[in-house]
Amino acid sequence: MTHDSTAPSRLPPTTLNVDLGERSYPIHIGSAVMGTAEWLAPYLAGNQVLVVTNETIAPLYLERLRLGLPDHLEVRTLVLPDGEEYKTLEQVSRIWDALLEAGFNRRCTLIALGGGVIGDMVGYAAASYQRGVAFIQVPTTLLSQVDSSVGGKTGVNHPRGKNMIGAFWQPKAVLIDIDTLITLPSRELSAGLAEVIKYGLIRDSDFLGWLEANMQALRGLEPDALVSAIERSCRLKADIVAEDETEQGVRALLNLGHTFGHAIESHQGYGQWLHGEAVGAGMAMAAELSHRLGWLDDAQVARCNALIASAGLPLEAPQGMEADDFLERMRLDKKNLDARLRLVLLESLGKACVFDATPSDMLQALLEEFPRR
Ligand SMILES: NC(=O)c1ccc[n+]([C@@H]2O[C@H](COP(=O)([O-])OP(=O)(O)OC[C@H]3O[C@@H](n4cnc5c(N)ncnc54)[C@H](O)[C@@H]3O)[C@@H](O)[C@H]2O)c1
Ligand SMILES: O=C(O)C(=O)C[C@@H](O)[C@H](O)[C@H](O)COP(=O)(O)O
Ligand SMILES: [Zn+2]
Repeated sequence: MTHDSTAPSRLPPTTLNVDLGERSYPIHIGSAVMGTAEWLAPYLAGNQVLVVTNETIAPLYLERLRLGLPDHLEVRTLVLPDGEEYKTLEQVSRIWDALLEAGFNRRCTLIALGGGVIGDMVGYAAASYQRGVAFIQVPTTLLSQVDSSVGGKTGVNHPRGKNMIGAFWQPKAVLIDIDTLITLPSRELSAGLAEVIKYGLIRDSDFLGWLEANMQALRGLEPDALVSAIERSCRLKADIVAEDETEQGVRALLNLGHTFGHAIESHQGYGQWLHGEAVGAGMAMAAELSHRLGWLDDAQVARCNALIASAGLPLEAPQGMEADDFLERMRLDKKNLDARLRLVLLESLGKACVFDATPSDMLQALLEEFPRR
């Protein structure tokens, strides 16, 4: 990954690059970038554009986005219902329908305007429409700005498991406008902070220290803190994706907390626990298991938990979710090899590894004993 901006401030936007050979793409990060043509137009494949968003985001940002699309384009919009429970093939099918009704061809471009739910579905629709068309990510939640818009994991949920249907399909560009975070509910901001903390825990102990010092600034939406956290997160993710695009190795580390977290999300019913909340609790569970293995000491677990809690995230699993409920769902996790259950754990704060947790009395005990709320 290269960093091509020398600008110390938000203007002009900072640009990072995801280095993937001929599928490389830029991540533009800044303030007031959404409504200007220079940040969108270069990445359009042709004249046909479908903007997909949801009913919450449309009234807030659709018009602003359209200002960045030149007049000569044929622009259609599709507004989907809002919620994780709508991250389904049925909604992706509505995107395919809209493309076909408009008569769009292989040179069309899809624009995902929204959080990770919209981004994942639009990416999958783009991956599969006429065997693959261009798409651009315009993420509007912190979570989607630091994680889901980058790296090309696209797809939908299945009632039995998160993101079980999908494809790797990279966007042509990612356009991050931090101004959108002003309207984001604080619970959603906290959910995004879970993925930010994740990067520090898996790969960057300096960043962990920075997060401890700046958590209140981030929760207070201070622009400089936000830009720093988004840039650092995107840089860490872009490096990992460039190294291992399809998760044959190191990319699995981005799943810290997710084996537990995905189990919580699907068990509780999609949308009950936000993805970031489930990942927050899942990272606390991973830290506790790492402690039981003798890898983290008491002080390190306390530090990890304090950071998760300071972001406004839970440190407990859901009340009524039993060990067997976890195991039933964790057995379907995509990282597993044959019947072997693989978890991302922490060797230290800032260094993660993939651990073969089968068979494990220790895992069973953790799932039984971990606090519930
Ligand atoms: N593809 C990946 O690599 C990847 C990475 C992480 C998470 N994900 C997926 O992303 C999803 C979670 O994404 P999310 O946290 O962005 O949730 P989300 O897309 O559901 O958005 C959260 C809520 O915020 C609203 N919203 C979005 N932008 C807003 C704004 N600027 N102002 C006000 N409201 C706004 C949305 O309408 C929604 O109600 C999950 O499905 C998760 O599995 C994917
Ligand atoms: O990009 C990745 O790789 C990640 O694992 C990022 C995660 O934060 C994200 O939630 C992803 O969707 C999880 O992927 P999955 O393959 O475990 O479904
Ligand atoms: Zn995630």
